[in-house]
Amino acid sequence: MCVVRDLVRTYPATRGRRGAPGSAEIRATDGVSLDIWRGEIFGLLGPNGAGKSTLVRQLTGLMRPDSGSVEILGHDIVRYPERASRILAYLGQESTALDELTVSLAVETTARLRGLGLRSARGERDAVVEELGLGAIASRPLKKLSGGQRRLACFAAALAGERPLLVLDEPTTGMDPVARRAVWGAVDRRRAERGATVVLVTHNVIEAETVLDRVAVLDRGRVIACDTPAGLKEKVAGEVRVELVWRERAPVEVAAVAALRAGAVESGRRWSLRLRPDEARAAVAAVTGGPAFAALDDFSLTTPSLEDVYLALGGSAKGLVKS
Ligand SMILES: Nc1ncnc2c1ncn2[C@@H]1O[C@H](COP(=O)(O)OP(=O)(O)OP(=O)(O)O)[C@@H](O)[C@H]1O
Repeated sequence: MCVVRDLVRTYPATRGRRGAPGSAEIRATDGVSLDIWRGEIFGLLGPNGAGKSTLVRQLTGLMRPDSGSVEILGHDIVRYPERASRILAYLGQESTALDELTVSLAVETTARLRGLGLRSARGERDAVVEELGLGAIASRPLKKLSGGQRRLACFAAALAGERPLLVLDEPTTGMDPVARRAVWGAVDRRRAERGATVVLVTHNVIEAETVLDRVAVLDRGRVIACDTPAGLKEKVAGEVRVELVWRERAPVEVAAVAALRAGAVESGRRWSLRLRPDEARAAVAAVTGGPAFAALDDFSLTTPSLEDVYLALGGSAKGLVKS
């Protein structure tokens, strides 16, 4: 469906003005190669700044790579970027183009722009509004909706006029659980009933694990792994994740706690550790049995997630969101 080879895109350095510091050049995609298969839900997972949006903008013909190739359904998208809009629907992170329109009109207009006649566009509009539960807000302009409602309306517009490839950049940002379920239900139906292929950008590991068929893990512009979520988790199958939450501060004067600190990823009062099962048992015994216990607010032991895979691959995991 989509063949990507050696994509490189560097944002140039900027010179500082009036005493403000300039910025160094950034290689946002650094030799990315991927094969996305027809009918799969393929994810791009990585923390903020990993290069996910830059990559999808090159896939969708909106940004020209410095070098490398993108072929979608046999079309050379680097050479003929205008062909992308006939093959794929893209939901970017920021979409303000439809802001002045009502939800209904946004969906109908998108369907018309994608070549549907008036009658089919209206049929499609009604079906998508119903499918996503947007009936109650269908006649309101997008700019007057809440962030989550607006996002769902933009997603509805992306579905209009059926494209074989859907490229969705963080589609569920700001949505409540009901809206999220509506999105994943709709994505799944497009795939199951119409054989659509979906490329999904996310930094939410739970969503990634439940929705994706395969996932490419990005870090600093490079693909550091690409497999099914289960296949990736095999890499850390022998490990357990231990989360410790301290009441105020970690009692590092306790030797057992000081020893754990070396392997912990700290985030405020929360420590996160990846340990072998026997080490995890010893760690829990040490913090619940001795003088450290009074300082402990909460702890948990869980099986590894994609976040652990990301860490094990050498990623800097702080940007991966868990829920
Ligand atoms: N227009 C731009 N000019 C200069 N640098 C940019 C530009 N857009 C992005 N970058 C830089 O390129 C890198 C990749 O950014 P990108 O937006 O592709 O990451 P991302 O993985 O989509 O992040 P997020 O999860 O925050 O959306 C970052 O270091 C970012 O600061």
